Amino acid sequence: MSARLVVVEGLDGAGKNTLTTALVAELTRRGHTVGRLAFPRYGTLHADLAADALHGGQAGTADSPHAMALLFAMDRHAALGELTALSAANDVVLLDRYVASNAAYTAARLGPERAEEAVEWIGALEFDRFGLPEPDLQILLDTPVDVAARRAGAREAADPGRTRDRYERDATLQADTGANYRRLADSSWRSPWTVLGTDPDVSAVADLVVVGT
Ligand SMILES: Nc1ncnc2c1ncn2[C@@H]1O[C@H](COP(=O)(O)OP(=O)(O)OP(=O)(O)O)[C@@H](O)[C@H]1O
Ligand SMILES: Cc1cn([C@H]2C[C@H](O)[C@@H](COP(=O)(O)O)O2)c(=O)[nH]c1=O
Repeated sequence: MSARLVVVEGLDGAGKNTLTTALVAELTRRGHTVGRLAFPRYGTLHADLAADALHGGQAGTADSPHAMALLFAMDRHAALGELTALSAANDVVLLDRYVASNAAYTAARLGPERAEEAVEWIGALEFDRFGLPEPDLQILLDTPVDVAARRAGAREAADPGRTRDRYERDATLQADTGANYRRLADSSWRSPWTVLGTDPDVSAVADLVVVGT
């Protein structure tokens, strides 16, 4: 039997990693087995190429929204085996970012006139062509841009090795990405969505995650 596939989405610094960690603890405490994966999978080929580009490497790559989107998509394509194994071994698989990240950020980079085209392209490529599994639930952590930026800034101050990348430093991109995420949620893109505020109640979110398990 395959696990319930639940995705946590949101802006840079929104609190996805923090929420995912808390959910793993809460679900484990309740007796569920939980697999966890974060995209990009830093330390692997395509994710590290994407990170390098966002930090100024590979002249020109980060200037192309499509090239960046392909690197992130290739990272997920290469993770298919890992995802399948996690799904077979657990009740729940929690993903910190997934295909909707690519849809929301690429749409923001291409601008409002091409946003719909971007979302359709990413969905067709990753779900329909690459065969990535569609989520059972996507959670949008809808932390306001200024709060997320403050959190990312504080994190950078505490850990100077974790410098903010090109996307994180771009307040307009973050605001446009937030609007795209809300549109994805409103249209139930590829799954049901739930939209959470800045500081969600972990127990209530865990209830949503395990519905039907
Ligand atoms: N509810 C919260 N209240 C206060 N601070 C928080 C909260 N959630 C997260 N933080 C802090 O904000 C910073 C960013 O959080 P986190 O790393 O979870 O975000 P993220 O969405 O995973 O970020 P990114 O996508 O940029 O990796 C961290 O320093 C974290 O401790
Ligand atoms: C998975 C994924 C990520 N992005 C963007 C979002 C972030 O700004 C960066 C790096 O991600 P991190 O969570 O801050 O480490 O990449 C994207 O555009 N498309 C994706 O699929």
